[in-house]
Amino acid sequence: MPNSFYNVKAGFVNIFGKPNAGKSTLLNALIGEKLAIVSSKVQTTRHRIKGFLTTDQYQIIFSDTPGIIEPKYKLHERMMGAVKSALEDADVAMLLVDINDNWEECDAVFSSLRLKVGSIVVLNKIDTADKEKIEAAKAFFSSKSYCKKLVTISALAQNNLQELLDAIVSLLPEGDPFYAEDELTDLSERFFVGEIVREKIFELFEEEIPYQTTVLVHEFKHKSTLIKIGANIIVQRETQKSIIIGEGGKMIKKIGSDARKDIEKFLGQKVFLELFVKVRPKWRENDLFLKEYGYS
Ligand SMILES: Nc1nc2c(ncn2[C@@H]2O[C@H](COP(=O)(O)OP(=O)(O)OP(=O)(O)O)[C@@H](O)[C@H]2O)c(=O)[nH]1
Repeated sequence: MPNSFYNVKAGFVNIFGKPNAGKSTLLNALIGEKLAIVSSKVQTTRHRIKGFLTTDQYQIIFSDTPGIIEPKYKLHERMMGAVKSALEDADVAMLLVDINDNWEECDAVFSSLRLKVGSIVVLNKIDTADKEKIEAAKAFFSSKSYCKKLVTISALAQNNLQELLDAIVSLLPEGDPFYAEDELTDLSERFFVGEIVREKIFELFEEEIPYQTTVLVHEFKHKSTLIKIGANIIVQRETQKSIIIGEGGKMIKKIGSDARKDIEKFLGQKVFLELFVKVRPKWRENDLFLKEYGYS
């Protein structure tokens, strides 16, 4: 872990917006050369980490949200549930709107999320709108309950980005940075490995199981020809443990082999992956467990 920080604020910022709202353009503009692109390969269900922005005062970890919003369809609570939980795993939600898009539709989506985390409405592409339109959009969104802050930007023309960063930092919690300044540490590799295993659980099981589960990588050893990884899948109840293991160990084998393939791709090395399932009743409500599992 870095030790040169005397700051600091650090946290996860989730970017949420319809396709084409300008998410990629914005990230590139915000992070520029300072970006440590982590991996586009890691497409985990809760966080898809896109990059870090680290200064001596803060570390922002940008990720985006799974699930495409298609406001033409009626929004199902359950579908939005996954998006909501992803957003609420973050410290700050950035709700990106193309100013030329349909504001009512965007509002319907944002409102349905009933976010509890601080959110910033970011009106993008203001280079394509006149003053009246920008003012009207500001008036429209700033009165909404999810809108803690509102910033108007042009990601393409790189306008008002400092203002946006200031708004983000003002909502970030204080805390030590999660990642080293310059490179990925073993620790973050562990983090991603855990996320990959978690992703497989999301893919293979019904809704309740993934939300009751976390993954803790307890061993990460470089051997001569491979990396030996041991991870615990933590569940809350014995019944969940049997579901994860499956008949004759079928499911846990599947999680293991799917995860191993992705981990090998991510690390670029052969991996020996050993998975265990542990029951920790109410781990989600237990501070010590949460801390141990990296949710402190
Ligand atoms: N005029 C203008 N165009 C922008 C701005 N930001 C993004 N764009 C354009 O909008 C289009 C979509 O931008 P992306 O950054 O790819 O959008 P995205 O949200 O990442 O899209 P998906 O990857 O489909 O989710 C591109 O053609 C961008 O050049 C802006 O501030 N002004």
